[in-house]
Amino acid sequence: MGKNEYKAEWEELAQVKKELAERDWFMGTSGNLAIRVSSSPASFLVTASGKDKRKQTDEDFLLVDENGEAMEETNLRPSAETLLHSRVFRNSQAGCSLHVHTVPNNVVSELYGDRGEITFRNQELIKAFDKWEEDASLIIPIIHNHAHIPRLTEEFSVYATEEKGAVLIRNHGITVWGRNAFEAKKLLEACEFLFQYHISLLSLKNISQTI
Ligand SMILES: CSCCC(=O)C(=O)COP(=O)(O)O
Ligand SMILES: [Zn+2]
Repeated sequence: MGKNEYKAEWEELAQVKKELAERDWFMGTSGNLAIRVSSSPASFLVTASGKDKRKQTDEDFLLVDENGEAMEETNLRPSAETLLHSRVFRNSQAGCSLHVHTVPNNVVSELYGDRGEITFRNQELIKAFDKWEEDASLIIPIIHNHAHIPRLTEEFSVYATEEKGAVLIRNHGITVWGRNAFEAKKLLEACEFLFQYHISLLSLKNISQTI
């Protein structure tokens, strides 16, 4: 497959990468992004490993197959966490999968890590996940940060069954996916809003208890 055949997907992912970089969500070369190019068998573009994702270059992404193996001759290495994206594309119809490390997502993952999940309710932004009922809740699972990526992928894949979703990896980051790039970015932004709000509220409550 030539570069021209996935130009549209490349440009779409490059735009998402640029916008997430503007939010400063790629600290210390962290984070990786993927967008589907084909279905059955799945292939997708994924960020090259170890790069500063705030920079935009012609070598930002490479095409990989559903096992995360490069499909073209390249010196680039696929993201170390490619298998997670691969599982999203194999298990569901999702079109885009995004992974970022932020201070709020790490703090929430540590605060609720022992419970294995965090629940949000009475929050307008859970509607981003199609939670429209007044008493609806959004549960985001939190998994252990296994250093062994196949093991991490196994634990992660239990939750990667629907075409959209989010999983926190404890003291590591979050992976969010959706039907397309627009939806995946929307869901990621909604999660980060909920995390920031939650931490701010907890901090203010703690301060107000001391005065
Ligand atoms: C310095 S970040 C550690 C690796 C990681 O968690 C990450 O998200 C970036 O890894 P990649 O191989 O995709 O660059
Ligand atoms: Zn990571």
